[in-house]
Amino acid sequence: MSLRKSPRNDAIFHISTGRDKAGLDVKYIDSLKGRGVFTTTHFTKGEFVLEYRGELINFLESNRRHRIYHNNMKGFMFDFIWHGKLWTIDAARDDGTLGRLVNDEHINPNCKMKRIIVEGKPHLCLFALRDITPGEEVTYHYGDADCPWRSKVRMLLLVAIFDN
Ligand SMILES: C[S@@+](CC[C@H](N)C(=O)[O-])C[C@H]1O[C@@H](n2cnc3c(N)ncnc32)[C@H](O)[C@@H]1O
Repeated sequence: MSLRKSPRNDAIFHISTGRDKAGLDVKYIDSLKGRGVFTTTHFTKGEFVLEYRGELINFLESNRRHRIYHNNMKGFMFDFIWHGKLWTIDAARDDGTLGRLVNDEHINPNCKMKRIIVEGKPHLCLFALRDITPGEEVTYHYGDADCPWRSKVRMLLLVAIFDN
């Protein structure tokens, strides 16, 4: 009988300990993306990778913070619907955890965000969409939000094409 935890139980274990998994590292990428999270070991399709940790706040508090936060800090607020209401995980405060540093990839992400309920509270966790080899950047699709960098990347590619 295998003693390996299921991906869900692995996520619940890391949620409860409040610690990130081994096999992940932070690296500075460039001035556009800033930092990102990279694997140092192999992750298997379906495996739990990371929790997006932060403060769980309701719609009213999220709106208040959206009004007062600098744009850089707003980039760390993850909105989601739970039981028909809008909630936010606010990861603006740097608590040294890795989930808040995972970047957006809307075309070919290697992880997917799922909600895991522990003790009646929602937690946002990333699971591998496919096998991930050591050295790959961990990414997920932030959703259909209007992410300004998506058009910036397209613009830079167009400039590069027309320059050549
Ligand atoms: C949750 S943070 C991710 C960590 C961030 N890269 C950092 O160094 O702190 C989200 C912010 O990262 C940047 N970002 C995320 N994905 C990106 C991408 N694909 N291209 C460029 N910038 C990205 C944007 O500035 C976004 O507001």
